Amino acid sequence: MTKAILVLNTGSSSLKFSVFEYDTASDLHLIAKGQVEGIGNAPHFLAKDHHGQILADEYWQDAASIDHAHCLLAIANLLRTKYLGIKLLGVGHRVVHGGMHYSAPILLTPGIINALDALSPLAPLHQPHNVAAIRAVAKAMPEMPQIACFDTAFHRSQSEINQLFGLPYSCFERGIRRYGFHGLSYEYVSSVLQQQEPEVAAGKVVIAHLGNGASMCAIQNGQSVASSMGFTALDGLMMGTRAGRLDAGVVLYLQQQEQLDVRQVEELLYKRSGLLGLSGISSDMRVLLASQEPHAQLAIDYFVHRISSELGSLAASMGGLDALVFSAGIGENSAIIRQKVCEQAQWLGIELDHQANKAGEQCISSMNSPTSVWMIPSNEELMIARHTRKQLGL
Ligand SMILES: Nc1ncnc2c1ncn2[C@@H]1O[C@H](COP(=O)(O)OP(=O)(O)O)[C@@H](O)[C@H]1O
Ligand SMILES: CC(=O)OP(=O)(O)O
Ligand SMILES: [Mg+2]
Repeated sequence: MTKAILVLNTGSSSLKFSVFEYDTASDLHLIAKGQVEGIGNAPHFLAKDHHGQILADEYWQDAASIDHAHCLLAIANLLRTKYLGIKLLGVGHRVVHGGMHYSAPILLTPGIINALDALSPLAPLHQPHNVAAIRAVAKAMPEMPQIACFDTAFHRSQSEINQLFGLPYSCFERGIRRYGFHGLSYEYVSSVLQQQEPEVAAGKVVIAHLGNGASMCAIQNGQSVASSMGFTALDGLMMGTRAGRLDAGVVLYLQQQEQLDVRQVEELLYKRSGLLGLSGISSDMRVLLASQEPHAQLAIDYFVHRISSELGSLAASMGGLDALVFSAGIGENSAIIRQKVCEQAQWLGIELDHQANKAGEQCISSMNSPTSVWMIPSNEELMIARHTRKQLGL
């Protein structure tokens, strides 16, 4: 009987899953993966096996009645019917916020699940869905071990200086500090670099995780030094619908002068800003790149501008830069965004190999570039599966 680990990565509007075969002799093998995208809007369930063969491809009507629990059920049914001979050993979850107390993958108990739920205000787009998926699995399979893997954990190596805000120190003690996110992605990309380019991995590296959520991380010797994201996943780069770095005075002004209530401000900052808010067109970088509208161009230019300034800041946090790595949806797929970022980073010793960049090769800097540039696809799910296997003692 095939033994497997199920990985769930629950986002605000998507639920991604992967099934990895476990066998004692080797690394984990992906046997199926898929996702429901557009939850709450236009849900689309797509799943494939490891040969790329389609297992499910359905557009669901009645979007309003389709929540994350419904999607989990559909995934469970698919696995039950297509993979009769599978024995699940455990379920690994991406949990976006671990707060002050959870800085490593952990076997979930009802008490820990409640503690993670209490962190929901710190990641309102993600944490409630992460916890809902954990509870749904616990209800359906009460005996199944579940492991939480945190986006914040990788950054706990940062110095106190890099986790501070200039607020009264008692705020820091209460947990109001910079946590950083996308840690599972950074950990995975670092592991690839370590394996394939150990000399680069030993240096001063910035990884740019440019997806719908986007952040950057300074990594030295494989350890997180500083991150563009802070207390919540709102800080740093501008994102699909999130504002990124913002003068806190703007929030006060919106509340005091424009009479927005807290919910309206939250909605504005998380869901109506970013590429979507600035362009007035879309949160999807592909749509903006294809558009002739001046505000689409403005949104792209500001996106690139924010990456450039965070790059300078992160390089400063390490006292230099040896390598820049692009990853996630935009970083992996958009040669033009990589090019624009590299053009603005010439002062950091970056010289792009345009041919290699267009071809999407792994090394995309020229032979003579003092600072090397890379494109490394992320794989948060594999990282979660590896942690889960370890936590299960396998
Ligand atoms: N070929 C492409 N060119 C530009 N952007 C792309 C391309 N393919 C995907 N993207 C962008 O990647 C983003 C989604 O990235 P992804 O890492 O999948 O996000 P998340 O996991 O946070 O939902 C979207 O903004 C999408 O437009
Ligand atoms: C933390 C975060 O922003 O995650 P995502 O990119 O999945 O939205
Ligand atoms: Mg993501």
